[in-house]
Amino acid sequence: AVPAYADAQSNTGEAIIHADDHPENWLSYGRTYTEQRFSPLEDINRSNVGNLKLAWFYDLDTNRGQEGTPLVVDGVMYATTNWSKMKALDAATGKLLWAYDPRTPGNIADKGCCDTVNRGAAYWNGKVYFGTFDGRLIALDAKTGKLVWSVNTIPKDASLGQQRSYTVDGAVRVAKGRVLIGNGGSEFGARGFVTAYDAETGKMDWRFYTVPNNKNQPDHAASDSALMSKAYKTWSPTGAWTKQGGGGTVWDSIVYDPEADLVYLAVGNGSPWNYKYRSDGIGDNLFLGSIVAVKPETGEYVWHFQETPMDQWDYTSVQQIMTLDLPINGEKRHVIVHAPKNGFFYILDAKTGEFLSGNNYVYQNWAQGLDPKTGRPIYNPDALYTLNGKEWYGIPGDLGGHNFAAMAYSPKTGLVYIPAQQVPFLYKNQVGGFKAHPDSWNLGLDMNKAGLPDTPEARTAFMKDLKGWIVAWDPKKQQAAWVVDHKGPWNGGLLATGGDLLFQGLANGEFHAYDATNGADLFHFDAQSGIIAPPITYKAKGKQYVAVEVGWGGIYPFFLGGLARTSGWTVNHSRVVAFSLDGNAVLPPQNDKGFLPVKPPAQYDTKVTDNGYFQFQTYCAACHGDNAEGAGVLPDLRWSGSIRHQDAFYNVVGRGALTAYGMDRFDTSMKPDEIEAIRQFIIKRANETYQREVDARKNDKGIPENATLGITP
Ligand SMILES: O=C(O)c1cc(C(=O)O)c2c(n1)C(=O)C(=O)c1cc(C(=O)O)[nH]c1-2
Ligand SMILES: [Ca+2]
Repeated sequence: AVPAYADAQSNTGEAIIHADDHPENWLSYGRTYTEQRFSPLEDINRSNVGNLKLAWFYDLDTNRGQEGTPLVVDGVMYATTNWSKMKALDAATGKLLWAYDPRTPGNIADKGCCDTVNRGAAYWNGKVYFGTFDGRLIALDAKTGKLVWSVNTIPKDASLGQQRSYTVDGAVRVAKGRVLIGNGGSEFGARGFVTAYDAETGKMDWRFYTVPNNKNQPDHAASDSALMSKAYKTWSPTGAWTKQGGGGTVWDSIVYDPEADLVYLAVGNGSPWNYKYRSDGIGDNLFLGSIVAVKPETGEYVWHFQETPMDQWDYTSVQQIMTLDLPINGEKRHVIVHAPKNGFFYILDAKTGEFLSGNNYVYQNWAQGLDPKTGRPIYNPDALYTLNGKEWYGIPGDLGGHNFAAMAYSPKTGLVYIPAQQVPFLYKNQVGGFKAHPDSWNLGLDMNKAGLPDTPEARTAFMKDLKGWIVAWDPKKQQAAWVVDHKGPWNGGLLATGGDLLFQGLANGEFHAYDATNGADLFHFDAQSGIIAPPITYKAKGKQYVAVEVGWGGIYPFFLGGLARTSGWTVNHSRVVAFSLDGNAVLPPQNDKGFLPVKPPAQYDTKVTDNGYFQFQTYCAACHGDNAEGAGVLPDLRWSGSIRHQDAFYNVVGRGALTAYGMDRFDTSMKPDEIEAIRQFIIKRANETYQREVDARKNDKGIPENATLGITP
């Protein structure tokens, strides 16, 4: 019999392949299967973009990070938001058509590293598909929003009791009638895998694990033979990976390439990060930090290319996989271009994975370069901190030279536009060997060192190293053509258009249009809240719109806390905004000043504050900010009423009074006196920083507009 998807492929699949025949739609995550994020629409162009106006806005009901790429199909926008919610909007007016809330439980927030974000949906044959933070894959009827099917994508045996943690926030993709979905969790303990489900029925089709089975046994999965014949021997048989899972989560990019007829899996970092503890300092640890190509129908392995062997820096290769046709040595080649966290720009042959060339697209200090034949990094020995036992101030750090924010390519300029950044990280081995904590990050690193001391010297030095910019990269020359500097890191993804424009939202809440040929700034709009999502463009009722999700969040403000204010202060007000040339909508004024400093209790117990700091950095900092300074998304605990009473604090942190809002309970991982030590530490930090936070607000706006908080002028 003809499988159901054969027909569907001739509808949606062909439509995605021939997206330029109907440029009014934005049918899949990267618009086309090439993930170039280039739209041929040109009604909005360099000559008129200065007149761009807000056409409509739609307020979201989740004030956390928004990372979604909305889809647009025949005048309907499908936007996924934080907490894995789906909104179907009239793309011309922003009017809500239907909404779907999968009711992701609040206590799951701390099972993932980086905010309860969602990067987007897939569309196929009248249905929309998206993943939920608690691991479900959901199919809805695109017209009505009614549930068609839902499956749990995390099998019980994957989590080994409490040892491992899985969450889903990446955009799902569809190819040849199969929905492809990965997951995250390598900061905790996870063994990465990708699963394909039948788009019509939700029946599981194939699964590919990205790192070996800890006993080198078959998983009865598509990955069995590649893992047993190629990957297992690149791991020590006794490292901590055998319990923690090894990592390799595919949490962002999964791309179908119709030209090569392959699916590329973009594989993440090691779990735990510490290579010495993870794999006894032995082997390359395949397929960590790799692109793996598999067959769409079966998941069968075809080729792999490893960008970061022996990963110990959280150098995921999950970043966006883009395919291009490039002339190389006078010959047209179908290639993958890739700018992973490790700071190098790779060009690979898409059909074979052959390394063609590579060069660093940001400053980096961990490698002397790439071997020109094999593409293997030539390590700086100092960077191998797990082997040499020394501290390592790594650039890029764990957030990478480029993270999830999408890049774009314009076939008109021949440039790849990368939202680049510099966020260093101090790597240091966990003292006394690997010790896993339940309900927390398990990196094998010294969490006391993962943060910054609150001294003007340390903050000033670190602040100088925080950078964010667009690099317009010429892939033919493997070098930068030009750059646009921003105030700091963690800006939104990019969109390139036929109007020779480049659109990007910034961490400081500004939405910009640049000239795609030279980076000249042609338009900006104050969206009032940090933007980290990538824009899209489409036509509705014959008119071109540019739209983007607004909402500050993700791991940078969560973990960096106070220092994430480098780009300026914004209060999270999450929305979808859409622009057109004749728009006349106006945002209401932003009156919210965020969490205001409240004079803290004067007394605290200095005997326990050191332990409080350690517990805070281990369990709390990843969401509430390094050294207990918030960055405007989640409550700034220094000013929280609950720190005033031991019981009130224990009710929240120990007993879970706020689980519905995303604050898990920690009485299974910490003892009451450890939780009390955290409270004492937060009171200490509130006292240390109260006056400078008050002083920083002594301005017209009453917001901490001075990004130099706590640093020497
Ligand atoms: O190793 C993983 O499993 C994993 C998962 C995720 C995620 O699911 O969002 C991120 C990361 N790692 C990561 O390293 C990272 O920098 C990151 C940033 C973000 C974000 O959305 O802000 N997620 C993730
Ligand atoms: Ca990671």
